Amino acid sequence: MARSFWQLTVREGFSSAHALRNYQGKCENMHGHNYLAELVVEGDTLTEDTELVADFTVLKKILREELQKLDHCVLNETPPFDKINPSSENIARYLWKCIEPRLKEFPVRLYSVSISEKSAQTATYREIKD
Ligand SMILES: Nc1nc2c(c(=O)[nH]1)N=C([C@H](O)[C@H](O)COP(=O)(O)OP(=O)(O)OP(=O)(O)O)CN2
Ligand SMILES: [Zn+2]
Repeated sequence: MARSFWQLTVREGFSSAHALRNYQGKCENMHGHNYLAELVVEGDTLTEDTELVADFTVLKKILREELQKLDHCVLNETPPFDKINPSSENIARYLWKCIEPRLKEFPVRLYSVSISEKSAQTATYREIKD
């Protein structure tokens, strides 16, 4: 039987400086990006009253609160990126780890977290539960 569900996507920007360690090329120098973070959640039930899977406003608030910790920061000096490289891959995984526990009170599962340095390049992180 087919499974039916909704996917909700919220997006929020943030601006940070970073330098990629151990990278041979211009990205080893400090530079900045106007990043776009994208959160995708899935849910298969609608609330009785508002008929929403989850409120976009609430999802955006969670995303925004986590991004505030990175916004207008030098990522290389901001934990955990003082220890791990501030690549889009690592930023996406970091945000997943921050956001997934915060979604436990909502009837949704986290599907993906993506980070775009610009529209041409995006890293997406997912965890697939067995
Ligand atoms: N897989 C990844 N690759 C790269 C990442 C990353 O996070 N994950 N990051 C970078 C740098 O952040 C770099 O700033 C990106 O470079 P960009 O501005 O895109 O410059 P390019 O020369 O690659 O592209 P242009 O569009 O020609 O300027 C690098 N790679
Ligand atoms: Zn960069």
